[in-house]
Amino acid sequence: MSYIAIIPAAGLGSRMGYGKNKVFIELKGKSIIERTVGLFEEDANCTGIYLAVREDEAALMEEKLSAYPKVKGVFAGGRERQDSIYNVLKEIPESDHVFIHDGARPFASPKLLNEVYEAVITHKAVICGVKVKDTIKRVDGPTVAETLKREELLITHTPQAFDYRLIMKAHENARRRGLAVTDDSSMVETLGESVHIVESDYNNIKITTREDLVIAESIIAGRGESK
Ligand SMILES: Nc1ccn([C@@H]2O[C@H](COP(=O)(O)OP(=O)(O)OP(=O)(O)O)[C@@H](O)[C@H]2O)c(=O)n1
Ligand SMILES: O=P(O)(O)OC[C@@H](O)[C@@H](O)[C@@H](O)CO
Repeated sequence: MSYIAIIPAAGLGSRMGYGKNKVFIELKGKSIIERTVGLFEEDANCTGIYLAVREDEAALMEEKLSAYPKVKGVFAGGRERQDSIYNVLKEIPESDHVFIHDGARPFASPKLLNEVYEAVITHKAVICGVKVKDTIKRVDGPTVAETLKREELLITHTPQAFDYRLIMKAHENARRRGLAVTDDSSMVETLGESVHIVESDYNNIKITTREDLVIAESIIAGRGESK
């Protein structure tokens, strides 16, 4: 048993305001995308890594990732994250399990990858996430519509892992129905399938805005990483 990893890295990084794709930002001498790919390169259960990239960045990406032998394919991304993942899904060899992990999430721990992998062997769809620390309210413009029950909420992270056929079916169904979603599990939920939850950790951030870079530097410093 093993899995294939799909890494969407074809975003614009517009919320980062870096002027180019944020996955190329270097953190202590190593780009975000190299750090993310490195997680799967090191995971013995992962047999291949496939990325979605922006067409104009394909050459740069291939050069950056030349030191990672598990990278087996780099495909053109699409308009939305969901399209990028579908573009890769339809190109990869059929396998038992697929992990989908944001290119911009470089701190997923080996323990988390292992727990998600163990879970996907018995459950066909697995996500990970952490408990909400703040009180979350649903709003209607400038007015509170409802205060949600915190114990029923989960901050969702990646990796999300799936039975290959199930995630393919979920993406195809979403495309047919014109569903636009921000994570892959939502498409599986639409099929009425149950989705298992594994606990993630608060270091597994998605680097989205400038302040996330400060957090990222501090996570790296806390690990005492040598260059
Ligand atoms: N069309 C897209 C959009 C996003 N992504 C990838 O999906 C991951 C999560 O998306 P997000 O953090 O939103 O990245 P961006 O879309 O780059 O950021 P923004 O929304 O601020 O432009 C990132 O690794 C990003 O590269 C992708 O492959 N294809
Ligand atoms: O910020 P975006 O909506 O582009 O992407 C969000 C997704 O990456 C996100 O939903 C998963 O990482 C799970 O949280």
